[in-house]
Amino acid sequence: METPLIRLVNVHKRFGNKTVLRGISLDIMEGKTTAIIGKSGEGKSVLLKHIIGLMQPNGGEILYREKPIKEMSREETRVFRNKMSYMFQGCALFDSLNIFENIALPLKEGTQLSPSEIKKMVGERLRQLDLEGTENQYPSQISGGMMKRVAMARALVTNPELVLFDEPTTGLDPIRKNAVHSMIASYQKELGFTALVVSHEIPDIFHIAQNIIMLDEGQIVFSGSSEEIQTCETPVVRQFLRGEAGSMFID
Ligand SMILES: Nc1ncnc2c1ncn2[C@@H]1O[C@H](COP(=O)(O)OP(=O)(O)OP(=O)(O)O)[C@@H](O)[C@H]1O
Repeated sequence: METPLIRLVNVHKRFGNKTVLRGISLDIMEGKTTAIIGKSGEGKSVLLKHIIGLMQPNGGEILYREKPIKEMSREETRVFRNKMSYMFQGCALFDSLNIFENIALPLKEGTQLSPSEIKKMVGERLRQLDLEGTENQYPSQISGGMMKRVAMARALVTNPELVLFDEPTTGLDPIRKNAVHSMIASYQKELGFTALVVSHEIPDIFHIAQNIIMLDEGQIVFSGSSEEIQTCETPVVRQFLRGEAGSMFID
């Protein structure tokens, strides 16, 4: 049987009196794109932050290739973190760094590569994402769509095993949204990473994700394929899909 890359087992998270995750168990399968959907404030970003290691659960555990991450040595944690990258909402580019420097940052900070090796790897991503010629520009000088591509180049420059995308299309027009989805799908295929995408783009996200997980009130109310969710009869799922996608998707 296939082993999941990441497994969450009965994960609970509270902030003060507020419980945000109530026993989340899920498997993230290698080489696939998994989408996490659900209403605002249901804990999707909190879930991503647990996988990255920015947050610790109050109960349950998170495993990487069946090894609990809380049992990892400092060196194992470092290696694990270097296999992951993320693209946050709003890109989070550094305004004081030019495009080349923004993309090179994870290589400079997380590896011992020489400047010439870094230049080669950044150059490859610049070419793949159609950003050649922008190296010396600053984030304030490029368009929103380009910024997303720079953020994507930065997320992919380390050849990560797992890439987490937190609402990667927020604030984009429909054409650029499609472009970002196509980029995720085509690079996922080409580079073979595992993708985890938090998204409100219903139904578009169903075209690029093989697995869908829906959170509601801190619990998983749906886990299955993008085909299965479209015929799911669970009322909370149908209501959500109808609300997000309107008449163009359901009924
Ligand atoms: N560091 C924190 N301290 C206290 N509460 C937090 C913290 N981080 C998140 N929360 C709370 O956890 C809940 C879930 O937040 P989260 O950002 O995961 O929602 P989300 O599902 O990603 O929403 P959206 O779709 O709007 O991005 C919210 O009520 C939020 O206020």
